Formats: sequence, C-alpha cells, structure tokens
Amino acid sequence: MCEEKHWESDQLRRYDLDLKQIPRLRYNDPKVDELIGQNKPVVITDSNIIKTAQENWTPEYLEHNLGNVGHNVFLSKTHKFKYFDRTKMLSRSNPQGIDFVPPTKETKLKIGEFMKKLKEWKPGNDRLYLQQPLNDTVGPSLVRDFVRFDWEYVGQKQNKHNWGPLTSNLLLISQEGNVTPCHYDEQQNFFGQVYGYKRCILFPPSDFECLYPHPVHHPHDRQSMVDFDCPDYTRFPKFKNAKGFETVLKPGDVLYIPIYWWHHVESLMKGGPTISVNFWYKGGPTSLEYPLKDHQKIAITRNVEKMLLEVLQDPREVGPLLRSMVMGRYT
Ligand SMILES: O=C(O)C(=O)[C@H]1CC[C@@H](C(=O)O)C1
Ligand SMILES: [Zn+2]
Repeated sequence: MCEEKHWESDQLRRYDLDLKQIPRLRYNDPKVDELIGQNKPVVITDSNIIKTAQENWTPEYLEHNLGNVGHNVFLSKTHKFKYFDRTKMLSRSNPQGIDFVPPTKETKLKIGEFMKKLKEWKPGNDRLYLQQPLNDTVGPSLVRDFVRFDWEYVGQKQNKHNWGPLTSNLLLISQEGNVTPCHYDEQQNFFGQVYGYKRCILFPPSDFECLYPHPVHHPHDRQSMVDFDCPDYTRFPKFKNAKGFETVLKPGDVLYIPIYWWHHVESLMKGGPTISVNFWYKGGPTSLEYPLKDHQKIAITRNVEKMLLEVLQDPREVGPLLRSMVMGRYT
C-alpha cells in the first residue's frame, strides 16, 4: 500500500548525484537478514526497536526528562557539522593537524538552554546539534523508555550476523536543515529515527575512489573531502561516478548502515527539529576469505597509511613514497 508522505521534495538539499532508493522492508521480512548478511543497507519498518522513543520522545518530553546536566552540543556557522578527531590535531608529526581550523565548536548545554536557543534561532546565529551518548545522565523516564527498546530483535540481528558488542547509543537532537557530511564509521549501525524526518544518502565502500577521504592521520579522517554543496570536480573528478542510495526516514524507521558504508545525513529543511538514536556495534571478527570484501580492502589501506606514517613520521612524505611505489609500476 502506498504510504502517505509528510514531506515535500523542496525540503531536500539538491546535489549533483543520481541516487537509487534504499529498500524499505518490514521487520519480519526474511530479506532483511539477507541484506544485513550481505553488508547492504535496508530500512527496517514497523518494528518495536525504538517504539517507546517514537511514542514519547518529543522535544517537550526530552526537555522535561533528559536530566538537568550539560549535554554535548556542536555549534556551526554553516548547516554542515563535519566531524573531526581532536586527538589528531595535536600530534607533532602532523603539520596538517596543527594548522587545522575546526569547522565546529563543542560546548555543554542543559536541554532547556538548548531548546531555548533552538526556538530563538535566527539566520546568522550558530546552528546547534545536540549529540549525547545515552548514559546515566539521562533522567529515569528516558532510562525506562530505553530499557523497553526491542533489545531482543536487535540482539538477534547482532548475534546472527556476528557483530561485536554494542558500544554506544547516541542521542541526536538536530535543528532543521542540519547536515552531517559524508563519512564512514568502523562500526555496524542501526540508525533509529524517532521524531521528524531525516534524509540519508549512502555509498558502498567500493566508492572509496569517488569520495576521496582525508588522509588517515588528518583530523577529518574517515570524512569525504568532497563538499556536496559545491563539488570541486578538478580535485575530485571521480565524484561524478559515485553510485549512491538514499531514503527519507520517518519516525519509527530504523536504517541499517553497514560498517564502512559512506553516509550523509540531513534533517529536512523547514521540517522542525529532529530526534534520532543510533546503535553502534563493533564489527565482528573478520576471517580473510578470498576474494576479499571491499570494506576489508578499506581496512587494509588504513593500516598501510598508519604504518607508513609510523615509519616516515612526516605525513608530507607519505604521498610521494606511495606515488613512487605505484606510478609506472602498478599503473
Ligand atoms: O550514526 C552515525 O553513524 C552518524 O554519523 C550520526 C552522527 C550525526 C548523525 C546525524 O543524524 O546527523 C548521524
Ligand atoms: Zn556516522
């Protein structure tokens, strides 16, 4: 049956990408396990995974139940919240890290202050994004809702597909129109949409050459260098070959974001604040079966970059050495 739509296409940002749809399947469809088993994304619909959050977690409810402590809030001068690893800013052997200009600031705000700034926001103000791991700082009502997530369902998927342990659940409260630019994580992820609508654009690990990740030692490790709002096709010519998939998540949907898959996430423009909660799992034990899977090759390239930096010390020598190894010999 066709589902009524609660959003319009002018609420989506426009990119120079041809995108296919990520399949949407009911939670008990056997094809869900088929896709997860193939490390392919799927939107799991009509499940109870985050049902208690979907029923209760409105901005007002969170304002009254999130606990009276400061929560992690990112501030950005633009709509983009590009993640960076601050531990990679400091290392002496990383000149790129020293003159790195962080694109966002991080602060602690109580939920009341956060919501007040959101309500009073005007163009020109910093944009806000609350990203807080769910832990004992949240109030008892949220803990009750959290423990009543469908842990049996997610645990069954975790075990069936040999994922590692659950590492964290991140609570995300976003201002409308915010974007988390394209990046990959080294964890399996069930991304639950609780309130409002979020568009997710995903690319397979094999699109590594089209998405140009920053060097591993750079603070923006794992993040794409391509600015989707204004792609530089001279520096990143293969971006036009990227083959992406997209979906717009509605409350209750859970998107499986496979480990090493690239994802760009945006809260719809003019859609009001959005609330999400993710489930990050360590990847399972990897047996090297041939042919190697694409994401295993990505892991290998990461190890090569780390090893070369370890021995060369100066990151400016990594590129020239790799070029001299490859050019004319492997090309
Ligand atoms: O769950 C993940 O892997 C993420 O990247 C989250 C961090 C920011 C979130 C967002 O919804 O904008 C997505
Ligand atoms: Zn991510």
